[in-house]
Amino acid sequence: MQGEKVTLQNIKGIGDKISEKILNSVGGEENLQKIVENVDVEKIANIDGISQRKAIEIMNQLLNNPTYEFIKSDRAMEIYEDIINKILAYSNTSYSKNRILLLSPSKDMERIQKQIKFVMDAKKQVSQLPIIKLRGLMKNLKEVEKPKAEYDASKVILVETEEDNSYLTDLGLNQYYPIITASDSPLLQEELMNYDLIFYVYSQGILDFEGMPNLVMINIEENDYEIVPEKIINFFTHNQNLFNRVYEIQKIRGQETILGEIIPIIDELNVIDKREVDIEELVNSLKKDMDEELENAIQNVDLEGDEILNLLNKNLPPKINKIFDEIINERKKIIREKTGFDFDPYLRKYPIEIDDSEIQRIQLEQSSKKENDIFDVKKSAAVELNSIKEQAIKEVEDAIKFDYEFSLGSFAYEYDLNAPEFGDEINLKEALHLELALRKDDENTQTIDYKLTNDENIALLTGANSGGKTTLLETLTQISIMAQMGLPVSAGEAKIKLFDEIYHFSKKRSLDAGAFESFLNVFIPIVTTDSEKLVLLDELEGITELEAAVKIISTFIDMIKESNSYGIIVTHMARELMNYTDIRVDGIEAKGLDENYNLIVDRTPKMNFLAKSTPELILKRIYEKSDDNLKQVYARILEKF
Ligand SMILES: Nc1ncnc2c1ncn2[C@@H]1O[C@H](COP(=O)(O)OP(=O)(O)OP(=O)(O)O)[C@@H](O)[C@H]1O
Repeated sequence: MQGEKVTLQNIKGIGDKISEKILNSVGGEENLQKIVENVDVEKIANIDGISQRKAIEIMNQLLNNPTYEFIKSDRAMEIYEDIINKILAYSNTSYSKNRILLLSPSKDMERIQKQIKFVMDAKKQVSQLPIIKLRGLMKNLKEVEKPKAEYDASKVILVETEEDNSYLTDLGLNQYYPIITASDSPLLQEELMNYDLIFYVYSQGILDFEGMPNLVMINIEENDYEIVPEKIINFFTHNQNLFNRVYEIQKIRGQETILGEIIPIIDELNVIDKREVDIEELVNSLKKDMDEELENAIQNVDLEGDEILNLLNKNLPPKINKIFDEIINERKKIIREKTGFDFDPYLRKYPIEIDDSEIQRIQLEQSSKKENDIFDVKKSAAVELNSIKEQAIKEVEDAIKFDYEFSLGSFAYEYDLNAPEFGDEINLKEALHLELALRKDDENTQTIDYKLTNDENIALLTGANSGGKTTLLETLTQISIMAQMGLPVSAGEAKIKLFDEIYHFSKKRSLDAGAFESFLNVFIPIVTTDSEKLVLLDELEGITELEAAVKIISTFIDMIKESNSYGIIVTHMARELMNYTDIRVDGIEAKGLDENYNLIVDRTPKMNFLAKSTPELILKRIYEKSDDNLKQVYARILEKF
């Protein structure tokens, strides 16, 4: 389905006006190509004046998908859209939303069976997963984002030639730091002093940086992410939440994942700044006890005459020097351990003084070393991250794609759907309307068995008001549409016949004023073509006076009987119809009201059984629940039954 080339011809197929509108809105053919590759129905539906249904139709055309006009009436279309919406409620990503929107019925057995297997496998998989937790992680999962480069003007990249400069610029590294070419700049030294840090990206290594502040040397032959590690590190920190989520998802799904490696690498980056010791403070704090130690040690020294003479010439006698050495060396050792630098900041005086220029020299050295350390950590992080980048992006894509499976699997699992079989009859066991399927365990919910065969391909459905006739009819439509969409269905067992067309007419929709003529215009052509149809009629007698309705519908019944089509007609005029045609009559019978005035009813129709409408039961129920005034009226009505 993906990767199809969009041709103007495809677009033209949907009409000049609309194709022009679409091309204008999306900004040309190339963008449209992308939209089609991503099956992005939502994008097309967002265009002003294009409905979702139209967008789906357009997308199917653009994809060269065979369009199959299975659904032939408004009510059937509503039921189809209701199915789609129920599945969409389980979708977490635009990707799966778009794919669900394109689920459509077909008569292609191979395609149907393949899709049913896919959904049943997904259902099984979902049944073993912590659904709620996974749904939380999957919600609004989006693809990785490319962060904008963050420009840091406090640091600079220094190169030797104009050529090197344009090479790095082509790599996009000028988006991170200013780049200066040494040969271009007569006042180079001065200019460089403006920056905290110089990345000297060398090709010859000819520049001298004596007396320069912080410098990091990088070979220009390194990869771009080794020269500016931020390039790849920022990508990972920017998408870190996403990667963390996908990592959790992968673990829950039992998938191999490399995403666990990201966190320790990023953590390592977060601690590098905090390692530094304040040299000046350390040197000062160590000095505190030195004077006292010196005093105590020197008090115990006996000096000879020539030693005292030397002292007068400001030369310390070896005995005293030794004391200084001991005391200072002890501190130098501590400093070396704490900072990694070997130096002597103490002047041999009493009280001991600190050599500020030495401190400054070391501080510079320390800062440069720190920058180099940070750079090394970043660089090795970048190398590691680069080696997993492709896989990390792929894992995110996989998780997004998994949502299609996850949505369909969750839908099938929560509605407890089962794979149908296909054959030459309709035979449902333990079927349930989707609206009732989530309340399966409710004591009032009853599953239904029902059957139509080659020999009895049409039946009347009669029976109690509120007995469940409309519900059964809609259940059949749902199951039929879902099976042809390649979905498992809401029934314990289901045998389904594949039809070319499905019609569902309901009183609720077809009964507007003046509907009779327009109804005939839709209804009668049904029997003029050879295609195999499933026709479901819900109490259509109201369209005109009773006798005329009986004549129309009985003629219709005879024609269906002679065809390969199937039909069910819910009616309260079965007795009248039976005078005109020979047809199986099924009935849902209400036996009475229980103590709470609920209908006692077996919702599975009895075959060959003309059930009464028993409106008196509903009247009795309302009578019992009404206040006194209304009660009197209902009592008078009931007397007449
Ligand atoms: N199998 C079932 N289990 C539980 N409740 C059901 C079942 N079938 C129908 N009902 C409930 O019974 C009520 C009446 O259903 P429905 O409208 O299908 O009856 P009907 O026979 O078409 O009624 P009427 O002849 O008055 O139009 C609805 O509230 C519906 O939810």
